[in-house]
Amino acid sequence: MNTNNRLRIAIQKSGRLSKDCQSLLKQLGIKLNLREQRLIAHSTNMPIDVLRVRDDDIPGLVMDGVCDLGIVGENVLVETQAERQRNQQPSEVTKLAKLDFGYCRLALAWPQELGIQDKDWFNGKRIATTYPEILKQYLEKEQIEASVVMLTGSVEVAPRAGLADAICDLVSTGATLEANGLMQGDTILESNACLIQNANLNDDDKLSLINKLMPRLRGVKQAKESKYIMLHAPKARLDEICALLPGTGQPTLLALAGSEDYVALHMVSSETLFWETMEELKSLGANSILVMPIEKMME
Ligand SMILES: Nc1ncnc2c1ncn2[C@@H]1O[C@H](COP(=O)(O)OP(=O)(O)OP(=O)(O)O)[C@@H](O)[C@H]1O
Ligand SMILES: O=P(O)(O)OC[C@H]1O[C@H](OP(=O)(O)OP(=O)(O)O)[C@H](O)[C@@H]1O
Ligand SMILES: [Mg+2]
Repeated sequence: MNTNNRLRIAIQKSGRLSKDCQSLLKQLGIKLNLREQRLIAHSTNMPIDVLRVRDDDIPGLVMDGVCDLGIVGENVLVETQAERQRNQQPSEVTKLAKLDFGYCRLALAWPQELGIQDKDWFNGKRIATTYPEILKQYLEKEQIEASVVMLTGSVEVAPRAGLADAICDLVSTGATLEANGLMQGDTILESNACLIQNANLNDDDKLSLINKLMPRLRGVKQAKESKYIMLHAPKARLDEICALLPGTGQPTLLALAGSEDYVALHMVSSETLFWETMEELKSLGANSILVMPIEKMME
């Protein structure tokens, strides 16, 4: 258990999730002095320490209570949970939030020259993966008898190197599969980065700090999805203009200096304004249409 009285958060040191994790912590108002080589970064404005480690170690650190919180891909979380359950080690965590980065999917793939294949083709084949537990569960569910070859990296080259007939690996844009002449098959798991908490955390100070950070996290997410819209609208067509604006909130109307016929309209929208809608607004007589990002929100 982390008996230290500072909240300890584990994030990936360097890789696909590290930049997004660092900017999320910054958006939550946590000031950090991140020096490249340091394993631990101490926050200068909150009782928080950030541990920077390999992503594979994050679920275990949180499950064992070495860290109170962690940010990790669901793929690594599910794999670690399955492995720990098999070894009868603690595997429980509380999932606090699904985050809007690190999206990827765990999918099957095989050499393109073999063409489209159905599930039966995998019987008797060797499949290379970094996620043996998730793959084995899938094979069992689908009643496929294939052998699993564990590789910690460069999984995509396994078929060409003669190590396996197919692979089960992470895909995002599909560029890596294409570059290696592989064809994508079934998706086994869809994954995003997520925020996890030690399931037995009972330190009141830490829990109240987490309760302070969670509304901020929701505010960051909401702000990212929202836009501040400003435009000048002819009074005579206000109803038609409001009907085109996305979101359910009521707009603010302000008098425009020197104009009897126009008002300034401001609103927070839960979505962006598409070019097509802006063109329709313009055709209704609106002008000076501005769509602006929102940095923070609290309702
Ligand atoms: N192409 C991708 N696009 C978006 N997210 C991805 C992509 N590939 C992986 N991820 C997510 O980011 C996580 C970290 O990926 P990365 O490739 O940096 O891991 P790694 O090489 O295992 O790093 P480490 O050195 O920390 O073990 C993955 O577990 C997954 O959740
Ligand atoms: O579908 P794509 O957009 O091509 O992304 C998929 C690739 O991204 C990840 O690797 P990464 O590039 O992070 O490097 P790594 O394998 O060295 O971790 C993943 O392991 C795939 O290889
Ligand atoms: Mg890793």
